Amino acid sequence: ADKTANLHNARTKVLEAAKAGANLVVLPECFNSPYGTKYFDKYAETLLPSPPSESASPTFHALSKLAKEANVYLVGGSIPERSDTDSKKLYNTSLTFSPSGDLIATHRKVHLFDIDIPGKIKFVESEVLSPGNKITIVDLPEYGKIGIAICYDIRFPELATIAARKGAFLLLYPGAFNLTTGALHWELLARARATDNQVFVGLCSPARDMNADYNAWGHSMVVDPNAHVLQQLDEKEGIVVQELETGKIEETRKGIPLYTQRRFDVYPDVSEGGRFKE
Ligand SMILES: O=C(O)CCC(=O)C(=O)O
Repeated sequence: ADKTANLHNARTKVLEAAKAGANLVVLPECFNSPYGTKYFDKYAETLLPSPPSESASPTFHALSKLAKEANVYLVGGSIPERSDTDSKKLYNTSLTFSPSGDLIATHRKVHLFDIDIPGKIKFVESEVLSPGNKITIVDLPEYGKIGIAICYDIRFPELATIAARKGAFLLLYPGAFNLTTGALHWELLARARATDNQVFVGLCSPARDMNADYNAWGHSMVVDPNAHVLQQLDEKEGIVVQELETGKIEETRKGIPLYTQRRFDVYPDVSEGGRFKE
């Protein structure tokens, strides 16, 4: 619940990851605030105009400084964001910074987490959040393009497919599944999006805190283009450091050549036709 402590912890962990050789570091969904609709308004920060003032968004400044200090690309999980034009409007937003500390991408969660599984879990993000309306593909000049989306977004294969067809080699999802759907679908969805698109997939979750209102699944992981789970944490706090091997995508696509076998004469290519917003 302590934002300052969360930012401090993020700094310690990002520096640790960088020291272990990471060039791109990802934080979990809602890493600076408890995850729950009753918390978002209290923790929300205003990001525009960019850069925002230190008081409007301490998290923006902490992440920007940290990316520079660690000399990494930093996908800053996500944070509750307050609209600059309508203070009642909130988003679940991911900020990505370059190693020089510049903001290079913003993704507002496109698909809000509204589910009701009787006796298990009910969560209605749309009670307080508004959805984003674009797909986020970021070009990292030294490495290539990555797609960034947030948690529930992973259930919608179109988003992943569009990012992959537009050249992303890696799809990153800061996310916080729960003990019900985490056990059922977290790994399955990571491997499914990797299999569909023959790209790397990374999921980053908060660790599980059984004293919190929301118990996250944890199990951050990296999956390769052939859907092998390269590494997976358990539910406790930790860091995954994983090298993504150049050539793995081509090798996978050569073996199972979905790319040349698609039948756009039978069904449309979702990545074409100007039907999506980048
Ligand atoms: O899709 C799920 O089961 C969980 C999604 C979630 O926790 C989220 O979107 O924050």
